[in-house]
Amino acid sequence: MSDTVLSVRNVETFYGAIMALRGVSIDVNRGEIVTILGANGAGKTTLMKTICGLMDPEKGTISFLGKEISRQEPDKIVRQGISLIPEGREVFPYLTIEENLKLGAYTRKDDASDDLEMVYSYFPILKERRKQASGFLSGGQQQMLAIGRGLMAKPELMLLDEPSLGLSPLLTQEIFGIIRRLNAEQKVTMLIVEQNAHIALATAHKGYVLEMGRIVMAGDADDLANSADIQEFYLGKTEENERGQKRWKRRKTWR
Ligand SMILES: Nc1ncnc2c1ncn2[C@@H]1O[C@H](COP(=O)(O)OP(=O)(O)OP(=O)(O)O)[C@@H](O)[C@H]1O
Repeated sequence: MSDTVLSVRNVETFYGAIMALRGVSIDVNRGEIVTILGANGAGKTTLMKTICGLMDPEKGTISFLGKEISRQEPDKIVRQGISLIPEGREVFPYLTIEENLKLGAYTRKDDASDDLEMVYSYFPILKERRKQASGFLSGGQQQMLAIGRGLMAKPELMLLDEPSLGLSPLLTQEIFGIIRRLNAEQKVTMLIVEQNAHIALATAHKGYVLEMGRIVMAGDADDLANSADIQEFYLGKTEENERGQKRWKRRKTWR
């Protein structure tokens, strides 16, 4: 089987007349964590929605495990092994934690009870509170539940939309630590869109930078983290001239 799990080629997606994705191409290989960095409005969520069929691309192709999936219905795409952890988590607040987790396995015909225990081993707090309504969980715990629910589908690829959104730095570290372990131990391939470039590049193997609907940079996460543009525009580091003054107006070298 090919090592390429997801291949997005020259995808264009519109909201009416607004072109949100302008010829985006990315690849995700088996076992990788790939991150998409980008500011507000860059098109990150649109890319996630286009991959999992919530929006149809106007142009371009999306292949998953070697098969074309663009313009298929979202439930068909989920059944083939893509699991989206949406921005804002979207857990069912009136259902218990365990009910939410079991719902994650609805596409499976096999017994998911081993996976329930696997999820609980990564998130013991969810096991402790499994009979409680999910609406009472904190933001960080809801993120854990959303990831746990995604894992219950036993996906070939997990899409995570801004897992750090609204979380404290400490919780963000904790969640990304678990993401790293899930990738290393459970071999889950992941595509993560993030505004927090620090944590995303420290976690991912490979990254892309999306700006105004275009990929403007791509490379190994370490190389991106060391690039002057990324350091200045995404990691908040500024260069100083010989008089110690910060250079705020350096032009980006991409585009
Ligand atoms: N429902 C919509 N109708 C019209 N335009 C939209 C809609 N949703 C997003 N857009 C526009 O599409 C572009 C990409 O938005 P998108 O939400 O994908 O960005 P993002 O990188 O995910 O940003 P954020 O970090 O704020 O979620 C933006 O210019 C945005 O204004």
